[in-house]
Amino acid sequence: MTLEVVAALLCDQGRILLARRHPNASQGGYWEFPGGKIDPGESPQQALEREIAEELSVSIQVRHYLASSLHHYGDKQVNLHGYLCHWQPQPIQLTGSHDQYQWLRPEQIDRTTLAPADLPLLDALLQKHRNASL
Ligand SMILES: Nc1nc2c([nH]c(=O)n2[C@H]2C[C@H](O)[C@@H](COP(=O)(O)OP(=O)(O)OP(=O)(O)O)O2)c(=O)[nH]1
Repeated sequence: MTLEVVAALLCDQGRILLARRHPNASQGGYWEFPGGKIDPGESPQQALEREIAEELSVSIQVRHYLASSLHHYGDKQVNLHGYLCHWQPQPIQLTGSHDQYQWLRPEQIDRTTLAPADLPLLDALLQKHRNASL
């Protein structure tokens, strides 16, 4: 089984939003770029706007595709698609999928507690930042 999943790399003043998956969820306890599964008939952008509204109670604008990552978790395979997103700062309210969130500069993100499927997305982001500062 392959799940098609979208993730938001939500940027605000050089920092990226990370959310920690609820302990009872699959991959519970890992930090991730929030998002979720694409429903039938949805575009990746629609799925991302819906998931972020459901999970964090905020509205975002999906900007650019960043990268994808295909990862095997044993019981399933996740095809994770990362998009750079913007927002107008709004209060975040976690609705149950996550138990914490934090804003970090990309180089501060702890690779050991990040969901393994997200590592290629983090690397693409770090590469983009390095190129931008050349
Ligand atoms: N939303 C999101 N999910 C991720 C990321 N990295 C990663 O491995 N995943 C995995 C966790 C889940 O197995 C799946 C996304 O499903 P979901 O967020 O809708 O969560 P879920 O609990 O309903 O998923 P599941 O138990 O049915 O697999 O992708 C990420 O950065 N964002």
